Amino acid sequence: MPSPVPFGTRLRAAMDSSGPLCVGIDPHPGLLEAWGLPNTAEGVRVFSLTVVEAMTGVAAILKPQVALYERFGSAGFAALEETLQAAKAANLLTLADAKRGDIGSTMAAYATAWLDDSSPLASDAVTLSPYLGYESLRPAIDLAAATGRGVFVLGLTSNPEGASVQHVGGDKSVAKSIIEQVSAENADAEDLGHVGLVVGATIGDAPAKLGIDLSASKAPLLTPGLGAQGATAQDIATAFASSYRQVLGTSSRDILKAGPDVNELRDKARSVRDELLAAK
Ligand SMILES: O=C(O)c1cc(=O)[nH]c(=O)n1[C@@H]1O[C@H](COP(=O)(O)O)[C@@H](O)[C@H]1O
Repeated sequence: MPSPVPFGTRLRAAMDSSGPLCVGIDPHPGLLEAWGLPNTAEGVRVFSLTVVEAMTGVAAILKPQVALYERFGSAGFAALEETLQAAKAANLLTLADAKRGDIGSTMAAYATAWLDDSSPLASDAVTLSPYLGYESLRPAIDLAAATGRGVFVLGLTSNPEGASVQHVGGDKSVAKSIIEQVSAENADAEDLGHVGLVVGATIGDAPAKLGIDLSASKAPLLTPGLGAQGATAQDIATAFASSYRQVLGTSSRDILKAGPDVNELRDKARSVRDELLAAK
């Protein structure tokens, strides 16, 4: 069997053709209500398929928030499976925002669920939490490499509480150690590696204060916090000055509130994408 095209190569191609935007699919109860949809698995299904239709050619990748499907049990997971298939058919990459992390033997099962060709939930990438130790993520990192998929490891998260764990250690911080391990993982990549990092758009000068060099990581950088959590494209361009080519700006509620009209959703996403492209 020929080796699959690496995730970093596929993501760069999608960013070059559609722009550096990841649209989060977060079907919160309030958004479903605003869209005139019921707060049910069927409402979540219709919501998600509308986002897929609107984002074709505008977003590089879609990020369904697994928690918002999981709350409806098996019917919610069926809606998620259909969303992932629809995105694939529309040539959109998918990043399952599941934030998995466990001891290695369990991690292998999570890796199979989200990253194996045989799984109905297989996505192009999945978010991972490294707080059981970076190496505990090994089964997912390796399966992603073998299948041409990717992982995004939480580095510096967008929420204010994140610093109480991630900044601990000063110039030898927890976040710095995670980010250095990601850098080692991507060392052989020509451009983007298959191990991405989640670094919030709201982090300001934290990387400089903690002595972290994001550009050396070759990691695709997912930057939640844009829009609803208060950060702007210009904040991202300032905080990520030397690594801006790696940035995948991501926004959920701020874009989704433009629905349910497909054209209005698309126009909103296009304007966020164009702000990201214009910010330097
Ligand atoms: O991994 C994530 O995507 C993530 C990490 C992080 O540090 N902060 C963060 O907000 N997220 C997710 O990104 C999305 C942000 O949604 P909005 O605030 O509506 O744009 C949610 O699905 C969060 O779970």
